[in-house]
Amino acid sequence: MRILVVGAGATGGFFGGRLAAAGRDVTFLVRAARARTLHGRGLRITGLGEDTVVTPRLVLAGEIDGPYDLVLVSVKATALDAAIADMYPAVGPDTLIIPFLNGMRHIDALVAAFGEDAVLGGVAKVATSISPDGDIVRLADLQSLEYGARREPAPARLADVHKELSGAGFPTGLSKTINADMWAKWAFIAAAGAVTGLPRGTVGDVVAAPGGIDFVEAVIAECFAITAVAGYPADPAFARTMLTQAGSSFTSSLYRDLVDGNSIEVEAIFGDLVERARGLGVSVPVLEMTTLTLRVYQGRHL
Ligand SMILES: NC(=O)C1=CN([C@@H]2O[C@H](COP(=O)(O)OP(=O)(O)OC[C@H]3O[C@@H](n4cnc5c(N)ncnc54)[C@H](OP(=O)(O)O)[C@@H]3O)[C@@H](O)[C@H]2O)C=CC1
Ligand SMILES: CC(C)(CO)C(=O)C(=O)O
Repeated sequence: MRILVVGAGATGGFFGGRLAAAGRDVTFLVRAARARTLHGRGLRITGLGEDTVVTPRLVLAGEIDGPYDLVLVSVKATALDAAIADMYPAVGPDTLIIPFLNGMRHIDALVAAFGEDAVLGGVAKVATSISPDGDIVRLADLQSLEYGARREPAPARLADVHKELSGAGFPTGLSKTINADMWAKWAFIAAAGAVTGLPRGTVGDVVAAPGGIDFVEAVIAECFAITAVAGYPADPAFARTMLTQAGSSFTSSLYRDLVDGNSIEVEAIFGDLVERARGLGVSVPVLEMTTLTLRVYQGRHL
């Protein structure tokens, strides 16, 4: 099965690297600067005692030689439109697409470009970042990929995709509830992003501050109220455990991007959530404030 990974960053490099190391037929669609780094150092996964290096097969936009069987989309939301244009020749009538992006809005963009049947749902559970050298660094012992049809009937070739992705060094799951899984992750990511991103601290810092726990509870209540009213009720227990632990050093990737001065996915994670809340009549004052604050940051850092 020919697999194209669009983007060889923190998530695409990690899962694509695992698949390539396990002998799958993987090609990465990259841009010129990333290609230079990967040609020079190889694709390297480090952290938590690991040091895996693979020599990746790379392709640049304009060099794609025809459709792939499976396309894994691992760019940030802000880069999605350009990536869709670049990956266009890789998608044929039988291609399936699994996106790793957080949020839900990317689904609409992919469906508009490639059609309902091509686009599966996907949830990437991993905590990785890119080091200054360009290596993929694991930050936590988290590595799993879930995917599934967003509507019935599921494409027949999904079973082959599941077989191809499984047994490559990370747990996989063929989900029958992928829309709900994606919404649940969105609620968690937004809550984690707001809890650590608005006060700019670790969970431990936030809950130690007077009013901190009340703030966390308000964020969780708003995020999970939206998913429930949208038709995908999710259990906030995990979010509560992760985001209220005294002394916890947990932060979200959004927080890490903020403190590093990087671009953030404010519209995909927060803008879209607040817009949906308004449409559904759910009051989310803390998320509104978070969105405004992060939009000001993003406006300054673009
Ligand atoms: N990091 C994490 O732990 C997790 C992230 N996610 C989600 O996954 C998504 C991807 O995030 P992440 O992997 O961290 O992001 P990264 O920024 O680390 O990686 C994205 C990669 O996409 C590349 N890229 C962008 N546009 C194109 C293009 N047109 N063609 C080829 N390559 C392109 C970038 O390359 P270049 O070097 O050229 O800019 C970059 O290497 C986000 O939505 C994020 O929220 C989900 C779970 C965990
Ligand atoms: C919470 C985590 C690490 C889970 O995948 C994540 O996706 C993020 O922080 O953006």
